[in-house]
Amino acid sequence: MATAIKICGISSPDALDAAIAARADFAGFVFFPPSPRHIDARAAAALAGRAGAAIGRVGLFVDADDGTIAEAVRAGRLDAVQLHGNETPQRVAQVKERFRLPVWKALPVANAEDVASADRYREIADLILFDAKTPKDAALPGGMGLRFDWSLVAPYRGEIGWGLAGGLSPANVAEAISRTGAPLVDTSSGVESAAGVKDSDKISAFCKAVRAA
Ligand SMILES: O=C(O)c1ccccc1N[C@@H]1O[C@H](COP(=O)(O)O)[C@@H](O)[C@H]1O
Repeated sequence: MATAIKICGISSPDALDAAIAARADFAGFVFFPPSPRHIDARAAAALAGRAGAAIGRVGLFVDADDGTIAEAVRAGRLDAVQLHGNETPQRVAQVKERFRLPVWKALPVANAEDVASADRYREIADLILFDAKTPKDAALPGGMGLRFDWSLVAPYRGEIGWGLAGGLSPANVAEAISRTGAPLVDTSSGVESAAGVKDSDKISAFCKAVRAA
């Protein structure tokens, strides 16, 4: 089966057009003010209108309240919600129930126990996104171009769909797929020319590398 592709942190029409042209499956919209990729509801609405049905839209949140998620879901016409903070299984279940959308739970990975913790979200989350654990004092809990030891997820046989994130780039994504068998790959900083500035050529190269893998 083809590996699904998510390009996260889309904040401009050019980046959105590049992701669509490269036939990415999902565009990620970041609703987390400390991120250089953060967009507000107005920008999300404009991007959603431009995207139409050409690409799926995933909203990224970090320990957000219902009001923040509700506004983004409406404005960005989101197809899925990605929870990238410390959301418990109970909070994931609440978000799923309230918004009736697929929920992707990001889990920070530094060791085998972190991967095993995906089991806590069984029958709750729709997809587990394994991402690198950022340092305690990091400005963001993701989107920092950090990768983790991919051999940790290679044995993952969970019942939930899953994806791989963290430091993926056009140069390493083929190896990441061949070493992990990830059904979905997600990148943000690996397809940028500067923090928060997407590079259309890198988006295109990333999607080509995934399809060639
Ligand atoms: O992209 C961000 O700014 C961001 C902010 C807060 C949490 C997660 C964020 N991004 C997600 O992090 C992973 C890995 O990103 P990268 O490829 O290493 O830059 C990815 O899922 C992004 O969606």
